Amino acid sequence: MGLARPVVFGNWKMHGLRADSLALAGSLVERAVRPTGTLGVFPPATVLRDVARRLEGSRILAGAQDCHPEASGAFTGSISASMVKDAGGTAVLVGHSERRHGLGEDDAVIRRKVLAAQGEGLLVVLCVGETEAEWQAGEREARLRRQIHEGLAETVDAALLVLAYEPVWAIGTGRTPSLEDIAGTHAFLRRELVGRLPAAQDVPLLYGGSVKPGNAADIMALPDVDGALVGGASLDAAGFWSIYQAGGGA
Ligand SMILES: O=C(CO)COP(=O)(O)O
Repeated sequence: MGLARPVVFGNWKMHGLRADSLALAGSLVERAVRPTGTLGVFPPATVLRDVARRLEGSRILAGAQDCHPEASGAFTGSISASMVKDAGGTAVLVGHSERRHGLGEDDAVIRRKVLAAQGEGLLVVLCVGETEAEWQAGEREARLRRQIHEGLAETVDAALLVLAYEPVWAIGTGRTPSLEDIAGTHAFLRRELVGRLPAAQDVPLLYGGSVKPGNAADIMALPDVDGALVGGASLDAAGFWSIYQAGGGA
């Protein structure tokens, strides 16, 4: 059984002190009385435990924005998958472009992170996406294929996987690919993913990059778009909730 659709996740990035984060989480709990889809938030690690507690009893999941591939050790500033779990997280984002490009993470380390997180039973949201230069050079598919094949070992558990397509140039820019383009890319991603992991037929495919209440319905109505990974617009409970509703969630 896969995750109920729509799957709408909010990546809070480096936003939110404790009070704001708890208020945002509380506001979502009030709205999501019995959600028909799957809702989740990915707060900063410093507030993950508090947010996870605030969400207890609701069906909104809490996850971390990253984890280290090793279980423990001398890795200053990092947190392991078991620490995410210990803090109450049940999911983790892996391979976000702000880590691939901002912090130099490559597909080899991402592959190890995916396995480490699933080894702790965490749901992995693997983020993939091309840069603007790659897109313009016609290299989008080659880039996405590499990210899928190198980022996902053959032993990955499809039941603990979500794939998020986030074109780097669409993140935080207000620009999105055309609807036709998103549909075509998601069909491609589904084929590649199933080619890599035959059990991935039901893995949710999320679109991310400048998803807002105004464009969410059209994007999530596309075939093979099972939900959204939302950045900036997830910091406002009403806006995030309306994105979820636009995807058919109640
Ligand atoms: O990076 C994103 C989610 O992970 C998308 O961010 P924005 O929704 O702010 O463009």
